[in-house]
Order: sequence, then structure tokens, then C-alpha cells
Amino acid sequence: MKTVKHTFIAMTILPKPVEEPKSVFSPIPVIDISDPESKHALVKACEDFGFFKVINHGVPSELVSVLEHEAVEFFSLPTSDKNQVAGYPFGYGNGKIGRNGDVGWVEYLLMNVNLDIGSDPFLPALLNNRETIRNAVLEYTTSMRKMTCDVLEMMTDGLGIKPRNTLSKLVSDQNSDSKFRLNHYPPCPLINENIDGGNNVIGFGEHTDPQILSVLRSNNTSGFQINLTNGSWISVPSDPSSFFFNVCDTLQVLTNGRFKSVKHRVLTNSMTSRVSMIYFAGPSLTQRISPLTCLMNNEDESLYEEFTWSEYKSSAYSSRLSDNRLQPFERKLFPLND
Ligand SMILES: C=C1C[C@]23C[C@@]1(O)CC[C@H]2[C@@]12CC[C@H](O)[C@@](C)(C(=O)O1)[C@H]2[C@@H]3C(=O)O
Ligand SMILES: O=C(O)CCC(=O)C(=O)O
Ligand SMILES: [Fe+2]
Repeated sequence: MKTVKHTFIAMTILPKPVEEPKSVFSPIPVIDISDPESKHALVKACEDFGFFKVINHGVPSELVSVLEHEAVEFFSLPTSDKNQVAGYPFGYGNGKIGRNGDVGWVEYLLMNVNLDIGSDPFLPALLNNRETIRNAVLEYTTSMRKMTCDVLEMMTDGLGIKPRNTLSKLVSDQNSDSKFRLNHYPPCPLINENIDGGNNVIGFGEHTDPQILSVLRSNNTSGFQINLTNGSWISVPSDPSSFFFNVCDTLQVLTNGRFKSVKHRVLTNSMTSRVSMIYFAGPSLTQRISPLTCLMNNEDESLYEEFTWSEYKSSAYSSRLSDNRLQPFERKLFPLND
């Protein structure tokens, strides 16, 4: 496969250098979704890390390699061609993340992948003349939706919740608001070789994802890191044949804080390009979000005010990348007087 030609990203502000984490040990939980007994390890991974790697997923490697090839072709186009599909919130972007001042050493293509694809003016308009990338995105995201539902059903089994589709129905809904993102991190010539081996410029700054679950797959270039509950960062070794799942903010709320929305970031590499594809599984805009009552004991109080996904999205999209987006929805709980 051809690698992306070095594309210059027109950035005016160089993201802040960061220190590489010291740890090389990788404790990332690995979940074999072909084995129903993995449900217990899955729940533990969501509680302890909010993050896990899925193997034996059954997603055809052909589907992934075709899309990666199409992504590489797209990012190799002249900037003027890519800018023809520039836009916000959907479209091509370069250097700027969101519209509240965040920057990163990254270019991307952000798409809306509602099930009711015919009613979405964005995807066809953008990709109409590029039949192969359009089909690759549609097939890949269909497969991601199916895998996400399988994982959510295994999760409800592990949590002892019935019916099995309590969570999966939120993302398989005809109107579920899901997104898809292709990210390209070119090798970064600006890396300061003096700091910890030089892998120290932010590609995509630290954040949590707002949705329910996000599914990440990358080529063989590392750079992705997660933040542990003790505050330290660990590098996630790349594995192009597996998928990495992030617990997102909405799943943290649905489980009343039992599952952790994992903070993550991407550091750039001075030598090789990173190409990643992320499927963000969200509920429908009108879906009301509050902790599942079947997960609460009598004495448990909800940690969050109820909101609709649409309300959460509006609030999230006016925040900076590293903000705690759930904070405005936290309930003020007062200790009982004794
Ligand atoms: C700075 C921002 C980019 C983001 C919207 C936001 O205002 C805060 C959340 C960001 C995020 C993170 C996960 C996904 O990459 C994303 C598409 C999303 O749903 O929330 C991005 C948003 C974006 O890039 O527009
Ligand atoms: O590109 C990556 O590897 C991760 C990017 C990410 O976290 C995101 O797009 O939300
Ligand atoms: Fe993310």
C-alpha cells in the first residue's frame, strides 16, 4: 500500500510539546468477543479503564484495508482538492479541531453516518463523485454499527440487565446520531528531539468522546494514549487487526458513573504517518439520557441531571477539547444530616 505523501498542514499555532509517558508496560484489557464468557472481563475493563481492545471480531480485513487505501488516496490529494469538501461540523479539516480554538497536527474528514443515509445531504454530496470511498465508508460503518451492538449486548449480559438490547437499541435506532472520522497525522518534522525521544507534539489533544461508545482502528503507527484513573498516561501499542473501544460520556451517565469515559489523546510521530478511522456510536437526538434504573439500588442517587442527546451535543460542541463536558450535568448532591 502506498503511504501518504507528506502533506503540509497549514497551522499557525504549534501545539504544545508534551512529555512522553515513562511506562512501556501495556495493561490494556483484551476482549475476545467470540466468547460469551468475556462479558465479565468486558464489564471490568469498562469500570477500570473505560477502554479495551476487541479481538476475534469477525470484521473482514478486506473491508478495513479498502477503506484505509481510500483514506490514504484522499489525504494524498492536493490541499486545494481537499479544501473543496472543507466544512464544519462535517467535512475536511486541517490543524483546527472543533471551533473553539483547539489545534492539532492532524487533518481529517468528519462525516455523518445516520442509518437513514438517503436523508443526509452531507455524505452523498461530499463523496458522490468518489464512488469507491463512499462505498467503503458505508460498508465499514455498517459493520462498526453491528460490532458496537454486539459489544453493547455482551455488556448488558455482563451487567445482568434485561432485555439484551437495552443499550444496543440506542445505537441501532434508525435515527441514531453516529459519526465517522478519518484522521491523518503526517510525520511531524517539528518534534523536539531533546524531549524523551522526540515523540512530543500533540496530534489530537486530550479529551473524552461525548457519545456512547467509539471504535478506533489505526494503521501500524503508534501515538494513541489513554489516561488511567491515577492520572498517568499510557501508550496503546498499535494493532491494525484489532479494534479499540472507548467508553464515552453518555455511557458513563447511563451507568451512573460505574463505567468511565476514558480520557485519550494522540501524539505525533517524527517518522511515519498515522491513519486512523473512528466510529462514534451515538443515540438519536431526542433520546433522553439518565442512569438506567435497573443498575441502581434503592439507596443510589442519580449523579446526573437528565438530558437529551441533543442538549448534550449543543453543550459539548461549545466546549474546548479538554473540558469536562459532563460537569454542567452533574447533580449537586447534599450529604444527609444525621
Ligand atoms: C473541540 C471540539 C471538537 C469536538 C467538538 C468539541 O467542541 C468538543 C468535542 C470534540 C469531539 C471529540 C470526539 C469526536 O472526535 C468529535 C467529532 C465529537 O463528537 O466530539 C469531536 C468534535 C469535533 O471534532 O468537531
Ligand atoms: O485518531 C486517533 O487515533 C484518535 C482520535 C480521537 O480520539 C477522536 O477523533 O476523537
Ligand atoms: Fe476521541
